[in-house]
Amino acid sequence: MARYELVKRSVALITLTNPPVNASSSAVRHAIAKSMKCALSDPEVTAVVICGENGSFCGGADIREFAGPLKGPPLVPLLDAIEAGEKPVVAAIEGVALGGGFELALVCHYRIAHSKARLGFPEVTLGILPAAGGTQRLLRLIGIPAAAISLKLGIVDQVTEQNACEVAVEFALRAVAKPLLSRRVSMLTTRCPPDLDALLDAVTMQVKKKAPGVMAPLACIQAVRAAATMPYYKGIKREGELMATLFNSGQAWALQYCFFAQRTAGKWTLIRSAAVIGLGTMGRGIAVCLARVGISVIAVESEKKLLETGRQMVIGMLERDAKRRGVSASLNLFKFTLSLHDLKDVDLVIEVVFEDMALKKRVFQELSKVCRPATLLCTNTSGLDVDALAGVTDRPHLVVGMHFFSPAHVMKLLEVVCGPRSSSETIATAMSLGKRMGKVSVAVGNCPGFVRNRMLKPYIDQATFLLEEGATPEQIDKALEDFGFAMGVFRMSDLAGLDVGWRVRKESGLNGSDVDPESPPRRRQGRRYCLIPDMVCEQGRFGQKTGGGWYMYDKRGGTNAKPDPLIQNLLETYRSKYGIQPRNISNQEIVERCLFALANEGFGILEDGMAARPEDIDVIYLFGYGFPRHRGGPMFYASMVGLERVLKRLEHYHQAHPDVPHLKPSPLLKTLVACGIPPVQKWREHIKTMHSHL
Ligand SMILES: CCCCCCCCCCCCC/C=C/C(=O)SCCNC(=O)CCNC(=O)[C@H](O)C(C)(C)COP(=O)(O)OP(=O)(O)OC[C@H]1O[C@@H](n2cnc3c(N)ncnc32)[C@H](O)[C@@H]1OP(=O)(O)O
Repeated sequence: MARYELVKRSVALITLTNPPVNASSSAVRHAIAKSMKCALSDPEVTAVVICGENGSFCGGADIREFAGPLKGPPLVPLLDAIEAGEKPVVAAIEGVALGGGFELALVCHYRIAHSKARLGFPEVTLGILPAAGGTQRLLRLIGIPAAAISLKLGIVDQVTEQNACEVAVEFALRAVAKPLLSRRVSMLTTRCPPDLDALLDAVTMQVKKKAPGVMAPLACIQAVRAAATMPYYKGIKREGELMATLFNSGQAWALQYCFFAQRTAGKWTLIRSAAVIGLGTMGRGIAVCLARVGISVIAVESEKKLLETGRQMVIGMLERDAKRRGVSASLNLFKFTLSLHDLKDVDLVIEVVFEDMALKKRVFQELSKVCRPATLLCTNTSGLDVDALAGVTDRPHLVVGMHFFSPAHVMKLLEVVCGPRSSSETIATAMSLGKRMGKVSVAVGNCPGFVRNRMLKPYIDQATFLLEEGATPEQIDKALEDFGFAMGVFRMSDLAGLDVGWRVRKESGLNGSDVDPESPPRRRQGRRYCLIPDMVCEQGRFGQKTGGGWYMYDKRGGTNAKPDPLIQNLLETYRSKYGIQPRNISNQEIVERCLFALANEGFGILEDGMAARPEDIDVIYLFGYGFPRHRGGPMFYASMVGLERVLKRLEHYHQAHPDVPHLKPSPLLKTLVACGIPPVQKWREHIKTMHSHL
């Protein structure tokens, strides 16, 4: 876990060897302690260099070990001992020095970094804080204003383009004669601005606004205050106390779970190239995603005017994107055409035409004829049957869904929809392409709405039922925003646009002329149905883009949502028309009904084999709907609440609303409760139906 060798006859070189990122697991800490003891006691050794194998210094504490009992030498005394040692220690930093890895570098007396090295404290993203002296030492090294502005200032002693380890060894030889006292960062005094309190208060306000309810950043600010106002030995104690609070919190578990879930969900390897049909909003975004990673794109439209508009918009997007990233726009990667025949040589096609099955089938039939036999055919449908499209081609095994979310060049989520006939290679290629485009790709089964949109339905349904029963859009949104969502369900719907859902409901016979005139009020297809969303749309209110939806906005495209008396009126008229006596609804009921219905559908999806594991569903909601990360995702949240409680509450709500099938607890939820409530990672073992590809 660490190699010890003597180089240049007097420098002890300690190389961390824990691939892939040399995380400081208990074994690594043990090996460092042993190596340091050797180096300090060997009279031949005059200096020490610490580096990491395979171009990575150290990715921090081994996060996997946080879940079990803490073993091995604790990090704080180990690091304190390195700093206190009487021989100069130089950190040779290549790749990453993150978290505990950065803390290790900070206790070294000198730091040599490669110009591409990345140093930092990502612990807040894991719900904890740099608790091996990181908050105390970094502040002493660079001072509080610098910490607030940039972590770069004064952290390293030399930046090199060469092999950092070789440079560090030479540096160490020169450092032997120099005094060490001033190199011990914990002995320095933190440089503080005179208005420390005002600065920290302002940062606290910002943090509370940006990440309401999230504990770790606030704890970091408290640790910074300690570094500024206390001597090191007290500051480190405070840092430890703050860590103890965070370490076992649900938020830390959730965030660490998200870290691994995100990596598990993306485990695919094949990589190929691609091209796009349809230059509407989605098509343009997808084309930009492809070109950004160096893939040449043939962009197809059906009419000259549409092609020209699409071309100009894509070029504008590429130029803005390139400017933002400080690179040159990859315009030469594009070819714009009206003819599908130009696609005969491409590796992969993504169809992004209007959401109409007959039209899509025609396109897929045509593609079958013009593309070479090995070309993959992908559809960006947001809910149509991928297998029905595969069925009209000469290569159903090469057909797969690539469901991007709007705006496609911004949203991180990609659902890769596996039809029953999609081959593993096809799925792997789509997954790999997603990863290459920087997406978080999740393989899902071919069912209406796939995973994200299928789960969204019961969530939105509950919100609208709550409106019928007496709540207002702003009350429901506030409860969900207090829970942690950046936007409640109604503000989010206004942003996304209300017309698409309205059209889908019409097409499925839920409203409009296809509705059976004999059907009882507020019931459709044998279950409860809320008419309010249709009534809002009938008034031409489609959300932000029309200047009004569930809220009113100052103008078309405005984002400042204000409660609208017109909606209040509509609700009151509706309730009185259908004889509904409005009642006071608690925030607890709002959160439970919306989120337990969401998770319940997630259990249904797992049971149907439409997602491989609960982690996949959680990742879809983290990246595709802004589910608050510190809650871990809907499935993890359900496990944190306790499956038994979720089951009881769903039973309670289903009893009160027997005409809402989404509130009926899913059999999988019942099974998990009956078999002793295993942790999320083990749910998969209790699922009977597994999609062959997932
Ligand atoms: C009463 C209670 C008392 C409480 C007291 C508790 C005290 C105990 C703690 C003591 C103080 C500790 C303080 C220090 C804390 C930390 O250091 S926390 C960790 C901080 N580091 C990070 O957050 C870095 C996380 N990693 C990354 O950001 C990226 O992985 C990367 C390093 C930038 C590399 O990215 P990339 O090349 O894209 O590869 P990935 O796919 O992301 O990762 C590759 C595999 O490596 C695994 N991995 C990465 N980092 C870690 C890690 N730190 N620990 C464990 N595993 C890690 C990752 O999962 C991948 O694995 P596979 O999926 O299996 O391939």
